[in-house]
Amino acid sequence: MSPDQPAPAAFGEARPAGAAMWVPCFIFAHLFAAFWICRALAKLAPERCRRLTAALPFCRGARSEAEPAVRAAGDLEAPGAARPGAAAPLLLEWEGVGCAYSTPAGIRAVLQDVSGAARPGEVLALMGPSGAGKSTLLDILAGRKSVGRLAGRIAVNGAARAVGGRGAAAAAFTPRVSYVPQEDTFLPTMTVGETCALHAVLLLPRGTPARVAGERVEGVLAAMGLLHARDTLVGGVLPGGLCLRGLSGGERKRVSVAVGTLANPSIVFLDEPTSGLDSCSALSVTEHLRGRARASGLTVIASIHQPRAAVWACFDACSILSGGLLLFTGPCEDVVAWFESIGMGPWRPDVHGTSIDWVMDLVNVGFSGKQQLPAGRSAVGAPAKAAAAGQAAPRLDDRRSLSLDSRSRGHGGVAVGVVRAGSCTESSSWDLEVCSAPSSSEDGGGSKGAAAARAMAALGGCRGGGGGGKAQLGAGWRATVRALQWREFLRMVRNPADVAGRMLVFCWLGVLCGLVFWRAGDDAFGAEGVRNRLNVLFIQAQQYLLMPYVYMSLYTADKRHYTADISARLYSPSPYYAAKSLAVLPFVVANVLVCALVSYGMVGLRLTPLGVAGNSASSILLYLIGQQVHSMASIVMPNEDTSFLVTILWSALCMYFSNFIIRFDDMRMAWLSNLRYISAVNFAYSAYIKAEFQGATLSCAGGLMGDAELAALRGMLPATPQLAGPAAARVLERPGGECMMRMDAILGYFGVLDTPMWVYFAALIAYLGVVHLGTFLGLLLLARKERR
Ligand SMILES: Nc1ncnc2c1ncn2[C@@H]1O[C@H](COP(=O)(O)OP(=O)(O)OP(=O)(O)O)[C@@H](O)[C@H]1O
Repeated sequence: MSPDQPAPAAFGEARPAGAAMWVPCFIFAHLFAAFWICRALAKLAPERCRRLTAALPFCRGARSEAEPAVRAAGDLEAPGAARPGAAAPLLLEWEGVGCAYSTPAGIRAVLQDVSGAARPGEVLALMGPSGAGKSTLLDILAGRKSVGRLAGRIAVNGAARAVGGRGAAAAAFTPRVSYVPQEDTFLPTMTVGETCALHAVLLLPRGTPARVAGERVEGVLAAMGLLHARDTLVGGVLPGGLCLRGLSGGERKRVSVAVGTLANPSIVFLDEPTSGLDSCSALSVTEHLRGRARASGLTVIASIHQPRAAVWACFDACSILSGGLLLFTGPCEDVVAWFESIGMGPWRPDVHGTSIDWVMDLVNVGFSGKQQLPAGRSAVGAPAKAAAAGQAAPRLDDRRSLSLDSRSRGHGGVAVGVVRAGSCTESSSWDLEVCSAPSSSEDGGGSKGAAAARAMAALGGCRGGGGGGKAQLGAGWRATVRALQWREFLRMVRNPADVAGRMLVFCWLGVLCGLVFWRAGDDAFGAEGVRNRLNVLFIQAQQYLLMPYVYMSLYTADKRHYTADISARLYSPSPYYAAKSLAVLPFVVANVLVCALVSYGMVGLRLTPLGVAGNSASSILLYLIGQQVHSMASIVMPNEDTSFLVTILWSALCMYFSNFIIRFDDMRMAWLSNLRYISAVNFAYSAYIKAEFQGATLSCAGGLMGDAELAALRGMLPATPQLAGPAAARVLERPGGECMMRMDAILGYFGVLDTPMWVYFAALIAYLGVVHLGTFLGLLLLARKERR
């Protein structure tokens, strides 16, 4: 531009110096980040925080953080609310239970013809070498197994329950039991007290007063010797890789058991509750379980590897498995005699160690019942395939074998009634009978509601209701949403990289963009300024499209938590989804607004309410879409790698069909332009340029190009008559004092002039809705498919 050119007129409407609005946004972002870093430090490293920031009022100690979680339990308080009472005893029996998987090599049976029983007040051990099928059996008994081909019969207090854990009887059974997985999925950023308080909200009968819930939490923590750790963070590795110091392995396991027994279940299933524990912790856990069993009639079923003598003494009965076959089931004191009776003995304590060490050594080295059965005993009870493979289950003698028959008999104070076979059909491809989908027949016919009522009656009412109470289990929908929102909130704010780091990253991306395109909105830049404004808007769109990639590991971690919680029936998908979406929304809006406004102000884009609002709203919607697509991909796809593949493909399509790289009119293959409808960037970019250019004018009195640019253009397009003559020079260099260029021409060029702005917002909102729907359906599918 020549120095003698007049100063450019204002671009469109007024462009006051208020474009410096990026400064307060910048300051806000840093104060926001500092605040949350201090909050996180106050919890993660209270001592250090106290020393460093004693003067700051918001940097309180660790204790204060626990209060809201306890208050969440207060939401349950209601007049006449049910108090969690003693659990009604449950007798669980199973017969002929089997499980097989389809593998590339064919059908593989991992559990065959297993029978047994667990009585109220009894502690039962499921034992066997690795891969014996202990966890599989535990899952089937707990009603969590939905994958694989399942067979057999299960009875709860004499009433049949589907093996696959579906149907009315199973639905009534599930709330009465709890399952403690081998590996917990507690949030590292929550304290022990908060973790228990959250589970109390989710598990205790609806309407349980806060005081009672609090007492229950205190009770289980005291029972597990964890009162001292109430305000300690659970700890562990955060999704970003940050390692948070917290509980020891043993304490963590004890928290699992505390949570598992919190709601006073009738049966508690534990998958290897002692693995990873030192011998003292292992003993205290098993002693606690035995104490609970004796005191309240709790049935305990635990898979366990090789317990030491003191731990072994806590068990009343055991089932020993090997290669999916049952070797023994019965009282612990009979196990040695039985193995000796089949010629495996004698057991010599001085040589073999404890009785259970001897038995497990026998089993671990590859027990082959068929070869070692004494003469006169035959191997029965195992399918022909297993027998042919050289494995066989020895016959259980009459005393030990389970009799699920029509004779009612007293059994641990609970009447054992009739067991019906359920809806089983012969499988042509497998030699175990395979149970079909649940039907009312399993509950004796009749309507679903009646079946549920019968099932509940057989189970003696609700968990914690003392049998026959009418309290509904778990929190209501809204209370669940609030509790889960609180968990999400803690997850974010106690991870400085998550909340403060994100804010800073967004802010500095805005600054970077602003520095690169500094004052590009000034009219002084003429046509070049227009081009830069188009560029900055496109870059902005790409940025919001790509930013969610950094959170893929977070989405994958969320999926793991969700799968575990859904398996434990802690909540249903809808409150989880609502809580998750609502909890992150304020932070997302704040982050995107900071980024958008900082770059907006620094670049000097159009400073009108409509321009700012249009740009900000499009940015927020586009980011939410990008984030949701990533979340959906992580839920729907089997692993992180495939999630990346899908989202990269989506991002590429969004960019190519953004209407920026190539105009749809210019496409040689016109049909391809239909892909514009899957490009969220296309909608956002259209909204951006409309907000920036619609109705605006640009003064061209000083010329639209500098001499150098015009010369370059002439060089590139030598034969272009429009650039050759003095007229061109007049238009492009000295167009005249009154020259005003209407920016609507740009909208016309991109083909968005005639479409109202609201259409693009509606398209973005509809897009977001569709992706949300897809994510929710994915969560529903996940809840059905994976129960382990
Ligand atoms: N989805 C599956 N598909 C195919 N095989 C499976 C599947 N799930 C489990 N298995 C196999 O079933 C067998 C029993 O597994 P399970 O986890 O029940 O053993 P376990 O006795 O609990 O072992 P560990 O003590 O090591 O946990 C194993 O050989 C395992 O590989």
